[in-house]
Amino acid sequence: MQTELFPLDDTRLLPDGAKMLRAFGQPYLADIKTALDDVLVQAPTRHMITPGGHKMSVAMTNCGDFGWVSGPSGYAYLDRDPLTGRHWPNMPEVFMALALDAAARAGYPLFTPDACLINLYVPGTRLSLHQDKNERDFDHPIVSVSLGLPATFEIGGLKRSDPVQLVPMRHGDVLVWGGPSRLAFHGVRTIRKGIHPEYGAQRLNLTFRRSQ
Ligand SMILES: O=C(O)CCC(=O)C(=O)O
Ligand SMILES: [Fe+2]
Repeated sequence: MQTELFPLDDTRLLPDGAKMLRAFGQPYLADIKTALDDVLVQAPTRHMITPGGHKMSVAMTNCGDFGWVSGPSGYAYLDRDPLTGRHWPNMPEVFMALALDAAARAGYPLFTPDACLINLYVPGTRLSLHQDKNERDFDHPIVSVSLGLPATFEIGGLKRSDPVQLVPMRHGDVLVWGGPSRLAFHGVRTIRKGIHPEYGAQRLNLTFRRSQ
């Protein structure tokens, strides 16, 4: 028998303001896949360059009014895709519906996202510990939807050196962090090999943000 071993799966221990909504995305998943395929044709994922000059192992793109980008001169939210010169693809209705539904369930009924960052992970890739702090108004939470291969998400405190909690994230899970946890350091541990029935050897993550 194969078991997935996660050191900590008690999401009641998440920091104040953070909430795990297990399988909350389930009713939306079929429509999300269709809409996501279309977004990825219009704005393909790409490996952005960090301000330090390194190529990120996670491939990224965006949809919505604004998109998060990283380059040699820093991080920014832009209303156009630098790769194509066109506006980012519209945020699909089903994306918005899930984001609003999840935010409300987690206690953030006023959330109005204007950006959705799409991260593509293949086995062997990870996202190191960071804060999401390029947004203007930290009163809005981050709503994060996991698709495809499972991952171990790590979330700590407001200091990089604070201890982290390991949170398994599976296809359809939604994690929301806001309020006192809005600037918590977080990251994604190295994705393990596997094949997901719908997404193959990939994990996709959608983070909904209010950027402006
Ligand atoms: O992939 C994830 O679960 C988190 C993504 C994330 O933290 C980010 O893109 O800023
Ligand atoms: Fe993040």
